[in-house]
Amino acid sequence: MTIIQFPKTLKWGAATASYQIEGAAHEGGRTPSIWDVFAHTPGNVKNGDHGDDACNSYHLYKEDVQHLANLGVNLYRFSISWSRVLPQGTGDLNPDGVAYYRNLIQELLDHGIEPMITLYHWDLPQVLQEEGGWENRKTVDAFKEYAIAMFKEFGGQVNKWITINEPWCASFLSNYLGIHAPGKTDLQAGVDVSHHLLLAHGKAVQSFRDLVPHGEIGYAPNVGWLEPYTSSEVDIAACNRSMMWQKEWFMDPVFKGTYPDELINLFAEHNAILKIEKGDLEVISQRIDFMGINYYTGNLGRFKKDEGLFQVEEVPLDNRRTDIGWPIYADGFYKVLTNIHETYGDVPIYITENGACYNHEVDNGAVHDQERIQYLEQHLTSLHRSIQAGVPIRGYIVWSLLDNFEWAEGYEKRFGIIHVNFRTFERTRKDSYYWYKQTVTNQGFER
Ligand SMILES: CCOCCOc1ccc(-c2cn(C[C@@H]3NC[C@@H](O)[C@H]3O)nn2)cc1
Repeated sequence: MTIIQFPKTLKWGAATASYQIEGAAHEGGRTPSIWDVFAHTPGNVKNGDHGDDACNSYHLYKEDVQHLANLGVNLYRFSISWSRVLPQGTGDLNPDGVAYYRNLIQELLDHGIEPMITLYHWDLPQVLQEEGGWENRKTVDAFKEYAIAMFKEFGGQVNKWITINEPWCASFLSNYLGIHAPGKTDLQAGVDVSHHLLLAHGKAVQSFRDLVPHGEIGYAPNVGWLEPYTSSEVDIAACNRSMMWQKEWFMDPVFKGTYPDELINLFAEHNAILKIEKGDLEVISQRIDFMGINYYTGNLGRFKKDEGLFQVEEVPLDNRRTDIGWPIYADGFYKVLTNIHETYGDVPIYITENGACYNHEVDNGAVHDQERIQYLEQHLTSLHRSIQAGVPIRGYIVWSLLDNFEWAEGYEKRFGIIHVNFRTFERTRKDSYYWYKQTVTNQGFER
């Protein structure tokens, strides 16, 4: 038996996001977000699923907090629905929307759980999309107004804040690949949105310093790992180029105050021009207190001429995949974390998402998801290895507390350590919930 023992200081948490769990889409003054529109547009989401009811957490948040308290975690990472608190995107706050989050925060604090708020987890108010959305630089100012309002409302009770979740998904997956809302397939739009998201991040950090002086703020890029298929220069370059899209494109501006020239030029070759205004990069590279890292999967990659934007093709490592089809590559977790540490130095890191999709159903009041336990064991072992290698990991937050609306995949794809019946909203703790509880209690596990 091998014992994986984490430092006593490591924090443990679970994560969710507003559009994926709240439901009550038309209650309490909330107005539609781009995900309401995208999900209700036929063909965009599997099985025609949408977030109108989701996990009904808007009404069941006290039960969700009970599950968190029983789990023994220090942190609960959740996001605020921008269009629930600011139905017009800017201007007057919606008191019912603010009250919902104030009650949730108080419930967490009453149970000794620290809230970690994500300001933007993809659900842009539709009223702002109708003014151009993130392609319109004015949305940066709207986000700053929203962030300031939230800092003023909750900064006294909440210390840990994340500005933007997975900016690669919110820009390129959503505006170039067309897979997420608003579903555009325009590389220039993706480049514009990626810059405006980072600018919005920087403006929020600037405001945060005055309004929540003792708080901690960061953002949460998502990264994968592509291991070169051979040690040839072309394979190595192809993998680095592809990873640059999620890594350097979103980390160099924040930590170096520059965008990677290789991608600026590659986008320009495809007629997508990075448009920066004077002072933008100074705003974007404001000091942050931590970086969230979201990691799920990786693969082998090799150069393939004319294959997509980066001339790289993935070569299956082996046949082990989760139920969403993503390869299982725990070593990639270690590789990407040590690579980030070597490149960007000792910025503290919270793993703000890591988890697996397995679509088990309830069997006699239980959910036997041994595959998810194995995935967590493998990835926490890689995390432990990263900590031993000197990577400054502050916490691990599992995605997700609950099965929920997995974006274009709908409700079929289950990432929760708690099963949700989307007809009755009944929650059932999975075997992985009990395994995670034991791991949190022991600050480690045996395997
Ligand atoms: C290059 C072509 O690619 C085609 C599909 O491309 C992707 C990539 C990444 C994702 C993706 C989904 N998630 C999980 C969420 N993270 C935030 C939280 O809300 C979870 O629900 N992370 N990444 C989906 C699709």
